[in-house]
Amino acid sequence: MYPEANKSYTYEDCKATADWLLAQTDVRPTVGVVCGSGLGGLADMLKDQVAFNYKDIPDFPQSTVHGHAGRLVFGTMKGRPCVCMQGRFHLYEGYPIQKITLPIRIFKLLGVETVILTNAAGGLNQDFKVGDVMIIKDHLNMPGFAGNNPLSGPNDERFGVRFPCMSDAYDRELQQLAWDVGHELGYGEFLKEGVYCVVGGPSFETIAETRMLHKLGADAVGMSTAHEVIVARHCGMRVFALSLITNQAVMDYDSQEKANHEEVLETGKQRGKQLERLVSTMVTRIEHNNNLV
Ligand SMILES: O=P(O)(O)O[C@@H]1C[C@H](O)[C@@H](CO)O1
Ligand SMILES: Nc1nc2[nH]cnc2c(=O)[nH]1
Repeated sequence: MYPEANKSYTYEDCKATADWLLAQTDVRPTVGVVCGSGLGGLADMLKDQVAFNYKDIPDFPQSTVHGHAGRLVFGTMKGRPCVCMQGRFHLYEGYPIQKITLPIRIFKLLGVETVILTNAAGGLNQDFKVGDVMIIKDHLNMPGFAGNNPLSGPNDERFGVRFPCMSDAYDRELQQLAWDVGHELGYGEFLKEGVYCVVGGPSFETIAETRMLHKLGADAVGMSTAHEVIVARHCGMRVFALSLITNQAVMDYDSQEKANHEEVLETGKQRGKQLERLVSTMVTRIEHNNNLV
């Protein structure tokens, strides 16, 4: 199916990589951030950076997608110790699902308590506009329905239980914090909430597919995030995620619109600074042990 499809990444493998990283930086991150397509500017906000190219980190996958720089950056965001993935991995890159989510387990072993994920997504909700920021309240995991779940295979109880609950995957307090911070910053007009649907990609959706996903209850569609969320929740980290609506998913046979990655990156450029402010302000309100200030 996929290259290395049968390779599992054990607790010991993850620990070896985490220990390798910890030996090279004094930063002890409690917040981990994953930057979506074209949204890597968040990592550049970190002060006193110690950065690693993915190719230099033992066992780490490599970024292959334009808009994903491929660097793991440690540093502080307004005084809070953080680690930031400047570039994530996707199923369509050919990696097994356990490998694309490996960095999340490494986050856990680095001491991360809260994970913040961003992504670029196509809007399905007809009230959404390009440039809206959707606070994710839930997800539909299409590859999961087909049996491609990152927790498939032997379960290691040191990470978490065999059958983790997902009805509380997206932390409600953090969602409220995003609303509060967003309104304080004057972002109320483009702040939305909704359900994110992950598909395998890399082809964008047909019109029949976008219509189906919308009917199923999805507000936005993308190619990432849900797998990372499942792994983060399995090992007990708190999760907040948001989608930047970079394009309107085409739902009408008369439409001349065509989804494309350039538009995705361009919308990221336009909204990037505001997104960085939203996330960095949220980070300043997250205390050690997951308490909110
Ligand atoms: O990493 P994310 O989910 O932000 O990337 C989205 C999905 C595809 O990788 C790409 C399509 O333009 O953007
Ligand atoms: N699947 C999918 N992923 C996206 N990422 C950004 N836009 C889109 C989209 O329209 N569909």
